[in-house]
Amino acid sequence: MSRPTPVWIAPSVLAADFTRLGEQVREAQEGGADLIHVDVMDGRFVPNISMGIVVVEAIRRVAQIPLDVHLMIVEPEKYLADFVQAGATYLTFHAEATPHAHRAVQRIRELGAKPGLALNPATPLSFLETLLPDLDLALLMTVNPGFGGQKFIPGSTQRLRELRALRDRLNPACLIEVDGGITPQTVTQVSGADILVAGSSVFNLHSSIQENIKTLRENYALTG
Ligand SMILES: O=C(CO)[C@@H](O)[C@H](O)COP(=O)(O)O
Repeated sequence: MSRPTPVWIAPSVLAADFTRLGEQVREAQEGGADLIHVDVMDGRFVPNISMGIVVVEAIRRVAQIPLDVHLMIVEPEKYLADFVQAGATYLTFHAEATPHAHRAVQRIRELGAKPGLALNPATPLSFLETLLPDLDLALLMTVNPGFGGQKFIPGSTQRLRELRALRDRLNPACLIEVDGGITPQTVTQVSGADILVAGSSVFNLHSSIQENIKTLRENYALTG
């Protein structure tokens, strides 16, 4: 697998207008999105409840681009088959959410999806080390998970640098995704990420979704 050039943009529908979800997904897709990012929250792993399997299924019906499903739930292993069946292309769970991360990664692959592992801002990168060779995606949280519209944590830039070095050594094909507080301003601080997840800065600004995606891409390109 080759890494995306230019960077992939994954609009997070958590910030979309839910009364027009289908339209907003189509608009993101036509506006240049590469993936649709879907945040699943259970009110236990994170202090918020968002959407689940039926919403992923509904998005799948309108999206022609891959779905990037981010599980922020405890015991993710219980629901892997449901989310793959609902249409997840990339299926990512949190390292902090299960003692059986290796088994869950294997299971996602057996089910025919691409496994991703996410790390909270306080979790050492070494958690990823043993599993990196088996992953398609490593998700570095750049805010504490649970809510859209938070501020980018500045220490994330150094963590990203270290994660890149680890990825280059252990599995150069694994994509690195950054998620949380990614705006036209902070995007300059995540140089080297392969996928940018952005909610508020794609769906909530005054300009169109297409213009917002374009601005993120252009500003990211300035990072070299
Ligand atoms: O996983 C999460 C939050 O837990 C993110 O995907 C947010 O949805 C990103 O939103 P913004 O910070 O871009 O508004």
